[in-house]
Amino acid sequence: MVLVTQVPVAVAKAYSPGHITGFFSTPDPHISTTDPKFLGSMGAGFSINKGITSTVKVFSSNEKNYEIRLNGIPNFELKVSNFVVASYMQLIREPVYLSIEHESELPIGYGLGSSGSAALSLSYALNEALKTNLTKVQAAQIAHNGDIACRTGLGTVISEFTGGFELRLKVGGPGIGQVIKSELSTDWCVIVLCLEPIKTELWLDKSVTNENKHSLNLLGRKMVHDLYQNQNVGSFLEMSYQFAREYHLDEGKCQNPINLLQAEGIKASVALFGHTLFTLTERDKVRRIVKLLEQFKGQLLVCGVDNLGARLIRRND
Ligand SMILES: Nc1ncnc2c1ncn2[C@@H]1O[C@H](COP(=O)(O)OP(=O)(O)O)[C@@H](O)[C@H]1O
Ligand SMILES: CC(C)(COP(=O)(O)O)[C@@H](O)C(=O)O
Repeated sequence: MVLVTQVPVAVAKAYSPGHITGFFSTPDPHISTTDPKFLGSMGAGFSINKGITSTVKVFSSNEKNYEIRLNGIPNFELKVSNFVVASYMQLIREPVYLSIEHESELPIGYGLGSSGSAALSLSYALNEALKTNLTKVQAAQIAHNGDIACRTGLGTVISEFTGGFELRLKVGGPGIGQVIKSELSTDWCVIVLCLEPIKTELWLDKSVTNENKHSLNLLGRKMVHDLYQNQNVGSFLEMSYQFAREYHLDEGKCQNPINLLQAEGIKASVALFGHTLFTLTERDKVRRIVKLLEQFKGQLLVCGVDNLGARLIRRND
């Protein structure tokens, strides 16, 4: 039997933005390693100001145990969160019962980085609530390791850790990967139309042949190089669309809405990995774009760019 006190001995809360990848590349590592800190992807994308808030309540208990709810509902398949909790349980000696709540503004599986966002916000909140005293980078590395181990993301955690419009120049998790961050002004708005989810895990492993993987990696790497020379949102959107076409994501559910926007001179692409259209646009064009997209069945999100990256929002007091 688990004995748990009624009043939490500690509470902490953290937030991580969601994230959209426009293109990426997974070149073979220079050294052969299985250490997830050195694995990940190069690429480009941006963090959005919709994300996941994780709250951790710690109770005294006679054994180590936990429960996780997602938007109030228990028993979701939350493997990345389980990985993060297991990592912290190994770091502490005393038995505790953890009550964990993820509040998600992100639909799951649509290429908005929900897995990374859950892992990162949870890792920050656990580090604070359990007083494990890891640095921000170390806590973010645990989240990155979880995303890599579960095959739910590669470069998502380091991007959400950094925030802004990011160019990932060198593969690796937080503290290892090299990222150039540009802050975008609040005049930039993000419009997202979520049409159908894609399991990142399946697409990373099975959607492309080895030969295709090689050419996608070359293309992704070339795009990183080209965007580095000419860092602007328009080029990013164009490259992202070209990249999505290589995955044939332009032919699925996103085909009609993208064609419609392009016919109106509006650049748009597909968020990796989801049947999810996205665009970045100046504020004065938002109403027009929303009007055009409203006719399609799906979840329409209008938000901004998060320039701050993941953060603790309630200290352990
Ligand atoms: N809020 C969440 N809390 C815990 N785990 C989550 C959460 N959101 C997603 N996950 C995990 O990540 C998986 C989806 O990841 P993925 O296919 O990469 O989608 P996304 O593109 O939204 O990141 C889910 O099956 C689940 O295991
Ligand atoms: C594209 C992806 C491999 C997955 O992203 P998501 O489905 O949003 O978790 C990302 O982690 C990246 O490396 O850029």
